[in-house]
Amino acid sequence: MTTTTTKTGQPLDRTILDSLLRRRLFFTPAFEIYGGVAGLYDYGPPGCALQANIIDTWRKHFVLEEDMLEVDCTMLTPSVVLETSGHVDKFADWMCKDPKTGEIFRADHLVEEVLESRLKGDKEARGQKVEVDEEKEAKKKRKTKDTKAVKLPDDVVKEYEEILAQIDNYNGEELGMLITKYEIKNPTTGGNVEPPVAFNLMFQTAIGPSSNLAGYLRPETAQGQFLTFQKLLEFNQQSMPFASACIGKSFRNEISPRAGLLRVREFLMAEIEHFVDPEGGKKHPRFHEAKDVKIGLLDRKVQLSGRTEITHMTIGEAVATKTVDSETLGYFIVRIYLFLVRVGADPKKIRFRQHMANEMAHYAADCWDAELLTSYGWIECVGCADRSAYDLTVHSKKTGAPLCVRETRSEPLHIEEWQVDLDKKKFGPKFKKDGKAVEAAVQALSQDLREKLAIDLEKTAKIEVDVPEVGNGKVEIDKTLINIEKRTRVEHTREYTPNVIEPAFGIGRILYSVMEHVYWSREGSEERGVLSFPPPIAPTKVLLVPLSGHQDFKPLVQRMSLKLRQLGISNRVDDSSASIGKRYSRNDELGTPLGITVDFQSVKDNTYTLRDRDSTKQVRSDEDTICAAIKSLVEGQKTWADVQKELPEFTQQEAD
Ligand SMILES: Nc1ncnc2c1ncn2[C@@H]1O[C@H](COP(=O)(O)OP(=O)(O)OP(=O)(O)O)[C@@H](O)[C@H]1O
Repeated sequence: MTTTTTKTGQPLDRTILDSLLRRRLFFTPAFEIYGGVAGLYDYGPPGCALQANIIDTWRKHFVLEEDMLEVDCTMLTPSVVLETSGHVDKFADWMCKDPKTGEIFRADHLVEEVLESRLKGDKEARGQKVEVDEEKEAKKKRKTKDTKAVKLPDDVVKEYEEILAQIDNYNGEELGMLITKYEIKNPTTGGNVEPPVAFNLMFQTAIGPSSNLAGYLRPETAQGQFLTFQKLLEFNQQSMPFASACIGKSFRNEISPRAGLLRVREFLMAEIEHFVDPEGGKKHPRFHEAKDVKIGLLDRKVQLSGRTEITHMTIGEAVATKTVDSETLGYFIVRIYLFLVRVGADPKKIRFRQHMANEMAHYAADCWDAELLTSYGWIECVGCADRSAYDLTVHSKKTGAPLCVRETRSEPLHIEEWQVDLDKKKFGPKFKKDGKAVEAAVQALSQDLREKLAIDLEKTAKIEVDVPEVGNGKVEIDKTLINIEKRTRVEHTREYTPNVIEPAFGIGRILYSVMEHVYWSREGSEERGVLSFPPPIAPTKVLLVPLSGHQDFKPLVQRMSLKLRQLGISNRVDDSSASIGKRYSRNDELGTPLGITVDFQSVKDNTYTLRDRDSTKQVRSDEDTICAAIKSLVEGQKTWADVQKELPEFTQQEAD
C-alpha cells in the first residue's frame, strides 16, 4: 500500500475507509450472496448519487461549456467494426499461467509485484522505513523469498527501479525475458510460470437468434462516435473543429481484477472525440484561456531514464517546448485537470504522465494519462490521446463511406503537376482484357515517376510501366497511346480526414480516487471519518435535524424539506433520538456538506442555523436567506467562507 496522507496530514487508513464505504453502501460486490464475481460491483444510494453528480458536472464542464455533440451509442457492437478498428487482433493484455496450480497472472502486474516486494525486502534489510501493505499481506499470507528481508546489490536495485518506472512499456516477449532473467515465479507457491501469451479483453457474444452475427460488448465508447462522424459533421453544418461526447458502460474481461473499483470488468466511461484539422499544427481557438495553468507533468524522457519526478510547468510552456505535442492536446490536459479539481481531487495528487512508445497504440501521435495518487499508487483515471486519423481512415476504407471533411477553399489552390492523358479509343483495343489494370497502374504513378517517364517518352517515344497483374509484370506503352505533361490544376475544395484528440474518463476510478482524496478523520477520534465532497458533488446536500422529538418541530422540518426539494436540493431528515453531534457525525461519513438545526427559536421566529460539515461552524438566519445560501453553495457559486462573511455567526453559547 502506498502511504498517502489526508488533508490533516494523517496517513490514510484504507481498511477504515473501505469499511466506511461498504457500511454506508457507496458500493458493494455484485452477486455477493452467490459468492460474487471478481471485478463486478453494484453502487448503493450514496454511490449512485455521487456518480450522477460527477456525470452532471462532467456534462456541464465539457458538453455544455465546450458545445460538444453528445451521442448515446450502443454497447453491443458487430465484430466487423472491432475487426476494422484493430481491437479483435490487438486489444489484449499479456498473461502467464502457473501450469501446476492453474493460476493466471497478468504478466506486467506479476513482474511489478515481485520486483516491488524484493525492493521492499531490500529496504528492510538496509534498515530503511517500509510501507507495509498489511491488507495484501494478511490476505495472501505469502511467505516466499521475495517478501523476506534480503539485501540486493546496488546495481540490481537500480535495474529494478528502472524496470518499474517503465513497466507499461514492455511487450509480451520483453516481459517473458524479464521473467526469465529475474527468475520471477508464482509469488504464492514459488512455482515457475509459463511465458506470457496475449489474452483478448473483449467479451464476445452472438447477435440474433441464429447466432450468425458475431459481436462484442464494446471495450470503449469511441468506435460508435467515429461511425457517426459524417452525420455529426452535417448536424454541425460542416463546421470544424467540433467534438462528440458519449457516456456509457464499457466492458473488459480483465485478467486479474483488483483494487476494488479501480480495475473492474464493467465500468462507466465518458469519452470525448475532438475532431481537428491536421494542418496548421492542431491549434485550439481557446488555448489562450488555458496556457497559463500550471500542470504537474511526468514526460517520457524522465521515465525512460528510470525516474519519476514531476515537473510543474504552464501548458503554454509545455506546448512551446514540444513536451506536449499540440495546442489541442494541451488545452484538453488543462480542461481535464480543472474537471478533476472541480469534483474534489486534491491538486497535489494529480499528475499527467506521458505514454512511452510501446505503451501507445501504433497510430497514436502522443498520449498523456491523468493519474491520481491513491493508496494503490498513481492510478490512470483519464487517458488523453491523439489518435491521429487512424479510426476514420480504417472505417472509411472498409465501408467506402466518406468519413472526411470537404471544405471550399477561401482562395483556390493552384497546383503544378504532371498529368497523364490516355487515348482511350486506342487503349482498349490494344490491351483488351488487361486494359483496366494497365490504366489503374498508370493513374497510380507518383509525381516523381511521371516526371521521369515524361522524359523517357520524349527520348524513346515509349515507356515501360509496372503492372503486376499482367504477363511478366511490365507493360510497354508507346507515344500514340499516352501523353505526360506538366500543367496547372486549380483546386476549389479541400478534402481531408480529421485527426482525433480523445480524452477518455473512467468514472469509477475517478469516483474512488476522489473518495480517498476527500477522506479524513476528526481530531481525537479515529472512528469519526469525514468525506469532504465539494457540495455540488456530495450525494446528499443537507441534513435536517430537529433539536428533539418535540411536536412543534415537525411542521417546520417538513416545510423546510419540501422547500429544499422544490429547489432541487437533496436532503434527509434525521429525527432519531441520538444527540445532535452523533447525528451530524453519522452524516459526515456520507459526506453531507450542510446541516440545518430546527430549534425553539425556529418555532418563534422562523430562523435556522446552518452548519458547515468541514469547519463545524454555524450561521443563523431566516428561512429564505438560509435556502438561498444553500442553493448558491450546492451550485458551486459560493463557498462557505462567502456565506460566513454574509450571515451572522451562531455559536454554541447562543444555543445554550
Ligand atoms: N478495468 C477498468 N476498470 C475501471 N476503469 C477502467 C478500466 N480500464 C480502463 N478504465 C478507465 O477508462 C479510461 C480510458 O481507458 P484506456 O483504454 O485509456 O485505459 P487503459 O490504458 O487500458 O487502462 P489500464 O492500462 O489501467 O488497463 C482509463 O483511464 C480508466 O479510467
